[in-house]
Amino acid sequence: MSLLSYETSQTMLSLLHVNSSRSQNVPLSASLGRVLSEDIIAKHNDPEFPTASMDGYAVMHSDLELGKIAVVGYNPAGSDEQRTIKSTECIKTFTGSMMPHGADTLIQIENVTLEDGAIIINESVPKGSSVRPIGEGYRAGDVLIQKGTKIGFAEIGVMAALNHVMVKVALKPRVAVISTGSEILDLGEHSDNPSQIRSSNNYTLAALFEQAGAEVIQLGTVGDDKSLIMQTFQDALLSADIVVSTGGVSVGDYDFVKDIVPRIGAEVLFKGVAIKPGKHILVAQKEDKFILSLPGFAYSSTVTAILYVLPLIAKMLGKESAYRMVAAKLSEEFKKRSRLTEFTACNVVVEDGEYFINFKDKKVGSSAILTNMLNECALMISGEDDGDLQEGTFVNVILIQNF
Ligand SMILES: Nc1nc2c(c(=O)[nH]1)N[C@H]1C(S)=C(S)[C@@H](COP(=O)(O)OP(=O)(O)OC[C@H]3O[C@@H](n4cnc5c(N)ncnc54)[C@H](O)[C@@H]3O)O[C@H]1N2
Ligand code: MOO
Repeated sequence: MSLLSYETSQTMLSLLHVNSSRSQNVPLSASLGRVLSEDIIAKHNDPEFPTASMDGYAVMHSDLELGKIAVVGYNPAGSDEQRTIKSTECIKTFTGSMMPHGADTLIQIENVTLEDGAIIINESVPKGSSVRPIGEGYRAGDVLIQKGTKIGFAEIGVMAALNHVMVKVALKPRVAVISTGSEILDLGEHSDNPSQIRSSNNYTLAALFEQAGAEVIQLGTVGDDKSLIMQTFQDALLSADIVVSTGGVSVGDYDFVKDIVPRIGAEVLFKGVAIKPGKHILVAQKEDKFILSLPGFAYSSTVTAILYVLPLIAKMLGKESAYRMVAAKLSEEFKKRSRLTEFTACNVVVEDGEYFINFKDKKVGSSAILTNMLNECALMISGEDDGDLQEGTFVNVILIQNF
């Protein structure tokens, strides 16, 4: 089996034409976790007028040295104060109120004593104190949130402040997930044979894809039955943009998936990449839909889903990248196990802004060990040409806690 290099496979993936222009309008309150399809641009300054940021008295700063200033009005938040204060006058003004015309400073209540309709200045404040200047937060025309951003709580708040009742977001790519294998049991299914194992792949992948912004079509488990697998793939292609299967891509007598994919009219773009785990991965295309058949092992299918499915989802959503990759320093020696590009589960620690990785409590073994991905896990990449790596070596690491 001739294997494509990891780099070539990623280049091929990045060159695939993917429809990234499908969008819909949703209410702001339903937009959490969706991906913006438009830039969010400030339509006004924040604030639009100088605004008090404390409760106190709006004054001309030069009057503070007088020691006593007459209170000529009352300006609660939300009122449209029209008066212009003159020297020797102040207006009681509250947090969030527009500053009255003529005033340049707010002296807070704690700094004065009220006496016979005037304030006595006990402690002065600098000019401009407790006044939010025009455009303190942003200026009209500023791009506040970029297209392709995943919407979180801060984005929701900023868009609410801009009165975005509806938000234009990318349509969620539809990803069908199928687990194949006669030995696997779906959740809750009765086990009558000790060789059966519980299917985790379809649940891991569904969660991963949902976290990445996709709508998942969960198709459960299918036994090693050629016609059933074929029918399931064909049905999945009717509604999904991406069909992801696990199992059945290796060289065993019951590994049917790799033979079925070309038979349903899909073009195999590549099969076999020099990576560990995941070397049997198959990527195919049928018209504008994609099929990714991943190896059955739990760790292999999860890693290959991150490396090959997430970039397609990200592209369909109009996101710039699928995941964050950072340079990190090895806190301990790393033993390279193969001549392939390896993706090794590691712990990531941030110290003084620098990333460090170690392998504490990570088990070395087959590609079945999904528990290695628990906790603050990241994926360390060691290249085809790398040998053992010494402590202190810089390596690339894919951060996988948040997609
Ligand atoms: N003679 C060779 N044997 C194998 C090779 C090889 O090159 N020559 N490659 C090995 C590698 S590497 C991998 S990876 C696996 C890939 O095999 P398949 O993709 O065909 O997967 P299966 O054989 O169906 O399953 C492998 C393993 O994973 C378990 N599994 C399957 N589905 C699930 C699921 N939904 N949830 C959890 N675990 C699952 C399955 O029980 C097997 O233990 O092939 C090696 N063999
Ligand atoms: O290539 Mo397999 O995915 O190592 O276990």
